[in-house]
Amino acid sequence: MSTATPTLCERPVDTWRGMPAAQQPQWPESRALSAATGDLRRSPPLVIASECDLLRQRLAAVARGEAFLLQGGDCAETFDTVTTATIRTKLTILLQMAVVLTYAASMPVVKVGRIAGQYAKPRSKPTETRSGITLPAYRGDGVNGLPFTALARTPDPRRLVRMYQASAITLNLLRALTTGGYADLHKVHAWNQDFVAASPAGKRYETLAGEIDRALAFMNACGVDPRELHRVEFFTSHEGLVLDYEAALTRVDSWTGLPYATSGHLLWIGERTRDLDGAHVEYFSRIRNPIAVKLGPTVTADTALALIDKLDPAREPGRLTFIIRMGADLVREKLPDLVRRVTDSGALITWVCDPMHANTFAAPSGHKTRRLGAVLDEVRGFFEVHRALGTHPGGIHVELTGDDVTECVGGSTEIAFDDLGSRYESACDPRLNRSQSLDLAFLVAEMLRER
Ligand SMILES: O=C[C@H](O)[C@H](O)COP(=O)(O)O
Ligand SMILES: C=C(OP(=O)(O)O)C(=O)O
Ligand SMILES: [Mn+2]
Repeated sequence: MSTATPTLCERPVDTWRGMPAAQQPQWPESRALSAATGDLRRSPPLVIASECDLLRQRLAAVARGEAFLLQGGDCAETFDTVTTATIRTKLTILLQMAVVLTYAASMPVVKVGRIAGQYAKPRSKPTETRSGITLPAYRGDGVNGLPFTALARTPDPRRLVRMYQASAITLNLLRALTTGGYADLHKVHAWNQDFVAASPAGKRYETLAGEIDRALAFMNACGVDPRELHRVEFFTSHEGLVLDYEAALTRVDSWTGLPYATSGHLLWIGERTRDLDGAHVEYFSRIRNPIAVKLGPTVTADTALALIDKLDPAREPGRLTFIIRMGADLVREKLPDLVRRVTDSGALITWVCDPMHANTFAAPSGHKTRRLGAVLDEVRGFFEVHRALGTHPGGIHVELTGDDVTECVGGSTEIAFDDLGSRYESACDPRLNRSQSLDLAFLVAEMLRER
């Protein structure tokens, strides 16, 4: 084996250009786009190939039924919230959920944030109208600004460079926290400190943390090295939506000669951009990262099989994840045929449930919201389908935050419609708050244990 240090050379993967690309920003005519992508092409990668390969191996274990995926974070990260407190709180809730799942199900949990790159949004309408004024829709801080002014809503390619910088800053802190001691399993109580008294979910977590303490003391007495639990593996992911950005950060790994998206470990294709003949599927077919595709209730098994042919022709476990977002009312009806046909084809896919995106509705106040009850019910339906077919319900993909926001209704702290206005902070979709996220983790843990 060569002892040379691997480097990531630059060589764009450009076959997608000229193909129909849905949901792309309408950049104003200027040289700003080529200046921004030029900057990005000259910039160091955010992640390297071997990390992506490791995540692919971890997802292969999920596909084989040996592990569970927890993927979560904001619907849309914002530049203003690249702060120590926000990043640490998002990591903390994911660590707490992972502990609940790992302990209750005795199964390794692969931890992936919707973080350090989740700055671009597909929208159902290209414009937004308020009081008779129509402006371009907000498409994420990587594209335009949230304030409802013509200036903010005009797409600005310089934001792509800020997106890279914000991702780098976030990733830097995540790497420090996950390897430097903050994520040490001996800190299970510390992660919960400011939370216990405030919520039933926090109290339930505290009881479990006590059990973990006793298990750790036992392991210590048996001579297990406590340093083994000092760091956690944590990966990043985002929707690979803006192809100018992703292409500019694509690098060829000099060890393997293969191209990798280096903006995050795992990228996914959204429900609105998974056209088989479209630019996104083409671009994703060329990169070597583990990738995912969102599948909503209109997908057919034929389309799913065609996506597998295009995106995972070698049928490599861990390469392709299907993130199912059918809705609580449709998952039991629509998912079985899909899983059956894919399984019969011989493909070993990682199946993940996104119980958020098909359960969104407008509250009487106009806020976009989701009922925790529907979220839990979709997850339950997802597990039921897999149990009936003998396949593995591989994971959950959730929009959440560690802050005590009021964006989704329900949960053990009972957020009602009237509460939504008090702390609605999402720039796009409603997220589960800390207590609702733990409620979900306890439910999933119970279902995993029942298997
Ligand atoms: O995750 C994001 C949303 O689901 C997507 O942007 C669509 O939202 P919209 O219907 O408000 O445009
Ligand atoms: C837009 C999203 O999801 P979907 O593509 O499933 O609608 C999202 O994950 O924020
Ligand atoms: Mn969303």
